[in-house]
Amino acid sequence: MSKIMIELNDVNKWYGDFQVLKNINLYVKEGEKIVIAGPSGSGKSTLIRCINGLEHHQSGIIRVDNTILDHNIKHLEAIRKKVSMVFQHFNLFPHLSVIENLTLGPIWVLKKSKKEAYDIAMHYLERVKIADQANKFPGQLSGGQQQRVAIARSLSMSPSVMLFDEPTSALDPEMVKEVLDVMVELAEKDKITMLCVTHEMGFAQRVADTVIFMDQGAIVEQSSPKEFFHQPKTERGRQFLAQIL
Ligand SMILES: Nc1ncnc2c1ncn2[C@@H]1O[C@H](COP(=O)(O)OP(=O)(O)OP(=O)(O)O)[C@@H](O)[C@H]1O
Repeated sequence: MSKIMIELNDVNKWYGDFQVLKNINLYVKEGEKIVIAGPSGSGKSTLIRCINGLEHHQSGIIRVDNTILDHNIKHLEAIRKKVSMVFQHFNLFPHLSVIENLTLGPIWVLKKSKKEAYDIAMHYLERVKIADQANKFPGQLSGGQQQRVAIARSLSMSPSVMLFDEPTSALDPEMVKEVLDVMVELAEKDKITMLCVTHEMGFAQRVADTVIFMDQGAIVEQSSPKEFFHQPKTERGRQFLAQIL
């Protein structure tokens, strides 16, 4: 039986008086690929940002690979070593070259030598088919290329879990496919646990083991893609699909 990699028990979060996450219960198995869907403002980004401590939940328990995410900085560091995130707007360092963006984490966080970090970086740049751009700066690349660099940078940290926060939403339409192709390959070949917030329902249908549908801060459906896309259990799920498909 696969182990549970991420566990959320009765997680709640408020921004002032506004409750953004409501009694979230979620168990993610090692290697599971989850797509989180839902209307704008339903709390999808907040949910995944809570999993690596970028946002703080106020009640409930979050565990990643059995480490509790709490105020203990050692716990947070242990979780951050296992969980990497790909953002909508890439978040690359603009003043560093592509290769320097990738070697930074392995050198400073994983304590690799410069040579080891370089080899790791080139390996993942080759994997996302962008090794020929290693010495350029992010601003010299297209959005799709920058996002592939960001994915390679995440992979260079050898994560157990990858979180994707709308990785294609900031891209011009013709660049969406090149990033999705990399993500599909990752999802199909790697054992990494993946949680993706995305509006790309074709991606969800192709690679997700589980689709989570959020509405107004709550998980209202959790099903296989087949169930969710063909027989959504809730009226809100049906309305959402009618709007986007
Ligand atoms: N820092 C913040 N302070 C106050 N409210 C916030 C903050 N961040 C998000 N919110 C609110 O919380 C709600 C959920 O936001 P979140 O970004 O998690 O939703 P989402 O489902 O990812 O939306 P989208 O698909 O539009 O990105 C929204 O109503 C948003 O306005």
